Amino acid sequence: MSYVIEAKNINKHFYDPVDYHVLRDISFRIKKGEFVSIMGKSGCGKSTLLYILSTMDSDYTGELYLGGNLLSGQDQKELARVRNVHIGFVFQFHYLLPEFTVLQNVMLPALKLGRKPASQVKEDAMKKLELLDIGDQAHKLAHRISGGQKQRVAIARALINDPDIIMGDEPTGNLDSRNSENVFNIFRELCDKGHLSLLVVTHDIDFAKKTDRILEMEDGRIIGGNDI
Ligand SMILES: Nc1ncnc2c1ncn2[C@@H]1O[C@H](COP(=O)(O)OP(=O)(O)OP(=O)(O)O)[C@@H](O)[C@H]1O
Repeated sequence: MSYVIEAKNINKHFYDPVDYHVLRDISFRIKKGEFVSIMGKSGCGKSTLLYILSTMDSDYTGELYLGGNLLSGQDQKELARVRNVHIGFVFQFHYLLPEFTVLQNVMLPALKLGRKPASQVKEDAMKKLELLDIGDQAHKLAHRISGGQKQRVAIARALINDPDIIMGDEPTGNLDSRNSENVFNIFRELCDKGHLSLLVVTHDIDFAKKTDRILEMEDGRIIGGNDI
């Protein structure tokens, strides 16, 4: 069985101002093509875990594998490379650059990676926008489109480097129920079509119930939905 993510005994402390053991022996795996949500009360450690899984925080103990490769202990340069090549991000707030066009926003992570010429990146970005049904918005400035469209652009941007997994922190937190369902359907389709995996932190139970599995967290531990 190939796993996109494998976490083994992840522990994390904050020392601010006293020792706070925020993540406690977190172990779980995510299969290729799986769509997993993480739920739990505010403050239980979901975002802290997502920061670690997304390689943005390397200050923890335990082992983290992405596609079978051990990430724990790697230097920041290698972690940045892994992040750019293998992981796409979608947040509650889309963080699009408002004075750039939709197309330019989607192109940016690929231009930053520098693997393809700009003309190829432009073509790829257009394809992602069309996949998300917003090709007709490509040349608009990012601040001139609706909230639901912005989130689709953010998803197109997350897909531009063809990642193995998309990680979302409340990706539908700012959307109404119709747009939220749209985003769910897009994620579902991406998982079903292309071996992409999804890991989404959400407070939206209706959204989570439709994912393949809910990892339930409480006080820094996984208390439900684990398959190990
Ligand atoms: N930099 C930090 N220093 C000290 N404590 C922190 C820090 N960041 C988070 N915490 C604490 O760690 C705990 C977990 O925070 P985290 O943001 O991971 O929770 P969460 O489950 O994502 O919450 P929410 O659903 O409200 O976003 C909280 O008690 C928080 O106050």
